[in-house]
Amino acid sequence: MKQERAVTVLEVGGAIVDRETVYRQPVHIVLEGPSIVRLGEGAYAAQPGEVVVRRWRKLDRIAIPGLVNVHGHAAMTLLRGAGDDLPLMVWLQERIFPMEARLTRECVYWGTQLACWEMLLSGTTAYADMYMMMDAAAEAVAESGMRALLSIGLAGTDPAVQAEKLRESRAFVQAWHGALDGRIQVALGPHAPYTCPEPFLTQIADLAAELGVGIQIHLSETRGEVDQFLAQEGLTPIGLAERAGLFRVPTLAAHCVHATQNDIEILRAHDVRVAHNPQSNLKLGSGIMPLGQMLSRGVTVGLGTDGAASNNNLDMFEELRLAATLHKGVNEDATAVDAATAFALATEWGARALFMPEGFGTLRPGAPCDIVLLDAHSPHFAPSHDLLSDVVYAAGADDVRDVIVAGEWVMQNREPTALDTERIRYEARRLKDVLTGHTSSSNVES
Ligand SMILES: N[C@@H](CCSC[C@H]1O[C@@H](n2cnc3c(=O)[nH]cnc32)[C@H](O)[C@@H]1O)C(=O)O
Ligand SMILES: [Zn+2]
Repeated sequence: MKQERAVTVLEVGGAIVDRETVYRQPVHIVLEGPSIVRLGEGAYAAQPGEVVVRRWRKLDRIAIPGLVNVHGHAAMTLLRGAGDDLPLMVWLQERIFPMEARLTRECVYWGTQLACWEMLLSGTTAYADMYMMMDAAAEAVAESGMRALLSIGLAGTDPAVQAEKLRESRAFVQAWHGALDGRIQVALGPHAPYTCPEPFLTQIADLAAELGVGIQIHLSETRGEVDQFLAQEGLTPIGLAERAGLFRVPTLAAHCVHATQNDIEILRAHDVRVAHNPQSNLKLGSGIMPLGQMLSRGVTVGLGTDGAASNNNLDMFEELRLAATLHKGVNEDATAVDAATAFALATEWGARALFMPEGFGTLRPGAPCDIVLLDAHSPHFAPSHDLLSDVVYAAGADDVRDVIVAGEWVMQNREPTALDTERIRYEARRLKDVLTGHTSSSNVES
């Protein structure tokens, strides 16, 4: 007897498959296990050998691929608003690091769950995270149902500290890399060249090569950082990372705001992926990354929010729209970063930046079933001349209704299915006192 294949059918009122393929009329998406096997116009018609075991009829929804946030520090949600209106180095050294010194495992767990809740509400299905006590972060994201690329942030000048961090990173890779059917990936996370001396960077690259994992790092975020390395080493931070051998392994470099022409060539030659974080770069006064030059030279770029303490939210719709408009303004060119490019940055190219296989970040056959459903009855889609334009230039997180990851509903009607949101809110308020070092009897919150 011929083997029958159990499939799930999702019918929606419209869909954006990728930056080139858009349906403004009802489509059916056929899922088998965690993946999309087929997508087509109109209602589903039975195929030989297929047995429909579940049918989700959602004609009041528009399907888009889940958004991919390629750079951040999830648990920094607990530090949101704790140090605004300061440049990067003052912000980090005088405000953030002292509070992070009081961080506990509990802070990372609940801060990460808070981040997951916020990211689901704004249609994100996968994100990158570099932080501390990452086993707690991994447990938190595992429960949420989302995908993540996780790294222990590595910094330090003392060789004993460095050795301990490498040992921890090795154990973290062994425990979590590829866990939960690949939902959790691990990379090594040297924080930046200004916190990791060059020999440490080389050791990190050696370990990543040995373990077969990638690297994420902050590079050339501010002009001051670049000037410091040029003065001390005669090289830019990107040039130094290359000399340290970092780019022998797949690398995701955050910011690259002050990348030179030669730096862009280095990034391209080693297929270094770049995380563009326009809102964080604006808020910290770091500058504006040369996105047009990166893309025209063929560098893979994705979009990120960075941590909630320098953004101050994790809304990828804001980042998407900012990427689409900012570069038009600074270049006085309305054709810069068109809607399709911005959409790819937030989806397909972001997935590539996170080292995911081809097809991730789209709704094409073979892609994982990571789908965000938007409210088709939102004013942003009435009328609709161009659905891709509506999503990039008009829609927002408020239009997000449901989120599916690997074929599982992780948010339904704006309620995460696996997160206890009331508890998250309670713990976040409680843990603020741990981080600030105060006990706040007078802190009235409701
Ligand atoms: N500081 C840690 C390791 C780094 S975890 C990642 C770090 O990146 C910090 N961070 C957040 N946003 C940025 C940014 O925009 N640039 C540089 N560092 C950042 C964040 O506060 C956190 O300390 C240690 O002592 O081992
Ligand atoms: Zn960062």
